[in-house]
Amino acid sequence: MGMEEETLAADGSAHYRLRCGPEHEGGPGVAHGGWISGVFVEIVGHLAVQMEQLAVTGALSVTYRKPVPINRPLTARAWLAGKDGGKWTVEGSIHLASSGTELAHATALLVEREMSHYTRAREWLGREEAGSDGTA
Ligand SMILES: CCCCC/C=C\C/C=C\C/C=C\C/C=C\CCCC(=O)SCCNC(=O)CCNC(=O)[C@H](O)C(C)(C)COP(=O)(O)OP(=O)(O)OC[C@H]1O[C@@H](n2cnc3c(N)ncnc32)[C@H](O)[C@@H]1OP(=O)(O)O
Repeated sequence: MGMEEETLAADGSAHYRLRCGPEHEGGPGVAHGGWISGVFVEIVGHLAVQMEQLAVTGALSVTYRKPVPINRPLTARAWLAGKDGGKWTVEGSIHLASSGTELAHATALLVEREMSHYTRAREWLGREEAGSDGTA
């Protein structure tokens, strides 16, 4: 996803240096929105891993404030905004490194899981495909 450096701050927030390469260009000179969303999924999910908790993204809301330029130094951060049992609200932002201006912001709902999440996902897929008549 173009991450170049990650640092953890004393307050638990994660800080990144990154850059969007030309392979993720979505318009002349600017990033595809899917790359921006992908960066957010990565950094909010990684925050949970850093806190030694496996969690998956249940919902993600992205506000695209300004076009994100390709081939420019960017910064990003992710931080825990709230916790309600096994549900975490994690926020993230992406900034132009040169000015610090926020280009995009995200709010994510992470749901705590055990590793059995992936076993159950495979079992669910097996049932789903066994029950399919191939017309869907
Ligand atoms: C030491 C541990 C770490 C181990 C790490 C191991 C390997 C990791 C390796 C590398 C990782 C590296 C970096 C990580 C960086 C990025 C990771 C990317 C992660 C992803 O790329 S992730 C992919 C996209 N993601 C999905 O693939 C999820 C698909 N989806 C589901 O799997 C289910 O949909 C699920 C589980 C989300 C919910 O399933 P569910 O509903 O059955 O769960 P459950 O009942 O437990 O819900 C509990 C409470 O959350 C509420 N709730 C749930 N979803 C909600 C929603 N959308 N909105 C509002 N509330 C919601 C319920 O209402 C309930 O609320 P309440 O408790 O109040 O009733």
